[in-house]
Amino acid sequence: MVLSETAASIKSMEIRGAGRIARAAVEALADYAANLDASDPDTFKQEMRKAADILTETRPTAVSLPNAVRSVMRALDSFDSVEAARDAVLARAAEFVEHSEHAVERIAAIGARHISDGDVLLTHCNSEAALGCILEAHRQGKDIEVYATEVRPRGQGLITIRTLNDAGIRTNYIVDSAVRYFINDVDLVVVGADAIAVNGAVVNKIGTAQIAHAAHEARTNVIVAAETYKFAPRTILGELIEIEERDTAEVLPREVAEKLPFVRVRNPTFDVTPAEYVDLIVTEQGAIPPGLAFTVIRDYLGWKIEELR
Ligand SMILES: O=P(O)(O)OC[C@H]1O[C@H](OP(=O)(O)O)[C@H](O)[C@@H]1O
Repeated sequence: MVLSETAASIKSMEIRGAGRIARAAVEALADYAANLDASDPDTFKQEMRKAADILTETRPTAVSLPNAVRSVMRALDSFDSVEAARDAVLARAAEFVEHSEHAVERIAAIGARHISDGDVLLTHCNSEAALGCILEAHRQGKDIEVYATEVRPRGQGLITIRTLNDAGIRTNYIVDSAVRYFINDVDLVVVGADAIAVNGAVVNKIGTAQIAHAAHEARTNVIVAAETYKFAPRTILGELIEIEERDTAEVLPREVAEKLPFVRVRNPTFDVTPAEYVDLIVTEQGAIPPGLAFTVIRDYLGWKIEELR
């Protein structure tokens, strides 16, 4: 797939999920680098930077995307030949993809330890990291049951219930607004993340904050499964994570909306769950309370404070 096609697929959500878009972007960058004809390293770098910008602008919230692109672009820091720069990008991209896949497996292994035999779980949206934990607990022979939400407006819950069904896991499929109705039947909420701020606040699919609030009220624990590259370095400087608002036609068909001139349809894709509603964040480096988010940014993302300015 050429770079512009990958960018379009990420934008349209044909490729979706914070981890998957990060890997797809990195693969697109590598492919672009492999075929880029440049006369000198500076031109090569400039062209790569333009490509990186096209990819990072596709979806503004999932921090995995700029973090992944940046980790590849850092390979271009100093080179005296185009070939050496190209090789460095290809090597770094392959390394990132391998790291990402391995991270999802590690999270599954660590997250499964927090799921007990007999647990009833609730998940929201379609997160490979969160589902990994659930599938691993089932694989280990734990008897679990899952509530999975529908996830308006894009309906990612359908992907989730297909995966759970294929694994033979007892699953209840519910509309998003039924979460509070069922929350007392749930032992543990397991969700993914698109971004995590330095204060431990979790940005995830719209509706997650309501679920976490209902869980908090019912004293039900909430765990978030997220690779370290979903932590947002710039939040150290107080920068907020931009919340994407997608096309309103995803919520209400345009022909219906057009007849309702006083109605403004809104379609925020993500919301922010405060750290106090999150019990644990499971990363590939281990499980941490949300209050330790800063240590992940400091220890694993390799950002230097001066680069943030
Ligand atoms: O990286 P993994 O764990 O797969 O997914 C993390 C999150 O990414 C998804 O975003 P979208 O569906 O692309 O908007 C969901 O919000 C999901 O919880």
